[in-house]
Amino acid sequence: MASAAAPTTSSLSLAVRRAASVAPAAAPLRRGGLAAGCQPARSLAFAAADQRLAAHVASRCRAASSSRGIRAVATMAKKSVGDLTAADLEGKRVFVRADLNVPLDDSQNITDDTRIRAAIPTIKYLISNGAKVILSSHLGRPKGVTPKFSLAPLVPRLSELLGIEVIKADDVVGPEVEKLVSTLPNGSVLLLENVRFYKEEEKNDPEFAKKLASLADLYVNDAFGTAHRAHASTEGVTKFLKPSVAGFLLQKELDYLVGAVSSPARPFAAIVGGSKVSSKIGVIESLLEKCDILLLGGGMIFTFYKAQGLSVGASLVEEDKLELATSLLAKAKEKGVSLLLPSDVIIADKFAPDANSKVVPASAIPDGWMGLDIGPDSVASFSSTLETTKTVIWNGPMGVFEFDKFAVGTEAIAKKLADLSGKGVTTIIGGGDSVAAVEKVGVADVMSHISTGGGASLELLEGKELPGVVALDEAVTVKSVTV
Ligand SMILES: Nc1ncnc2c1ncn2[C@@H]1O[C@H](COP(=O)(O)OP(=O)(O)O)[C@@H](O)[C@H]1O
Ligand SMILES: O=C(OP(=O)(O)O)[C@H](O)COP(=O)(O)O
Repeated sequence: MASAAAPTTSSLSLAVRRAASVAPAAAPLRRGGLAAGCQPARSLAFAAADQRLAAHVASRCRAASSSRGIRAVATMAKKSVGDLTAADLEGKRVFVRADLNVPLDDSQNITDDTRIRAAIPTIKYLISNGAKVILSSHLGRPKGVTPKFSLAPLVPRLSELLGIEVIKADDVVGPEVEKLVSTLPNGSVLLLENVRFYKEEEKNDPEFAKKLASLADLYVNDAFGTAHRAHASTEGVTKFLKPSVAGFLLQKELDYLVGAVSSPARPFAAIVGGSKVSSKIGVIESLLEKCDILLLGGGMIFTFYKAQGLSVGASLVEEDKLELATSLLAKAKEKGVSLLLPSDVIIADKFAPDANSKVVPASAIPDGWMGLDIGPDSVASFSSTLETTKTVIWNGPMGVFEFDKFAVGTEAIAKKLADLSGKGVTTIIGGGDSVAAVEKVGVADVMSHISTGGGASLELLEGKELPGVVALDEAVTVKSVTV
């Protein structure tokens, strides 16, 4: 989803304000009904030896959960930075891979600092425990050393948020970097240059990974947005650094996108939109195994309509996916999932912001017109269906929300989820354009979780394992607990 140049605003997840402000180890109860750092699955994946911690976690979860109690089955339980104490960290060099891939304007100003803020809790935890942080990230997709992709513009904001002066290296590895590392005081941060300036990074070159590892004593991966990449700084380096643990942001993303989705408070609804059914097949198939209700919107609905014999005018259709659409409808039925397609749509006479538009039933799209948004009846029926839920996950806009005229359905769904979040429903926004929509409406702060990774969250929702997560050390876990 990221562009070949600097990432676009819409390609980024735009708000994890609470991730930046809440220390997971001491998180308060959340409005969404679950305690932060206390979601099903991951949070009960505590060290079996530490029964006091187990009791503490269980009591927090009990206090925060519904009367159903929590059934927790530990999955993807990875050792966390929170498992490391001052005794483990004092004076230690810690290689922290973050995803600081933020959008910059032409004057190199940061236009959205969400990903920087999201990385702060882990770095603060490390420096407050006396560690020397060696911070690494990529920015954009440079081919070799490219000044406009330097991490230098990030230093002032990082320093401001951390409350210390971040030191910047002009390289990623090599003698100059080694010298800087050797003089780092405890509790300081050294930001390495863009790790993708070396082609060895994306090739996951073992020698390069070894060089990165040689800078540090242990490894923390907090780069959720890049965890689906098997690169030297996300995967290769773990072969040479022990322990290799998850940062707080990575852990929080897994808590929601794996934990809350695998063990949701029910009814559990998924809303899937976006342009094409082909790019969401994996996600739809995977969610059909887990959810009770599936609401579909966006450009993909026209392939479903056509598969049902309706005429769709000039709407976006993937002719080669008609059978697939039919089989997905059959699968929903077989699984007892209530699948809802919009009953009406907003159609346009051209694909343009100033197109003529009108609302028609989904079964009455005239020739030459294209559906670019869901209609008001659909918004009303989706909203009343969502009222019945306890967990909602959303991936993909309901229409061409980049054009104001066709942003109404997407914005209405964003507002509905904000409203539900305020009523205790767990609301999870799975990255990509749906995050941009939620930001646009100004309701990002009230959602239970907004993912910082578009591609990574999609892969997780498809049920795939992320190489950057798989490579981390396992926590000693309990298999299941009922509290
Ligand atoms: N009815 C539609 N016709 C054409 N494009 C659409 C329609 N509805 C939504 N889209 C487009 O889908 C794109 C987002 O799709 P996608 O990348 O799959 O979502 P996400 O980024 O959330 O994963 C947006 O650019 C939006 O304009
Ligand atoms: O912006 C990112 O991904 P996203 O656009 O899928 O959210 C990440 O920083 C990963 O970048 P990449 O897709 O160039 O590996």
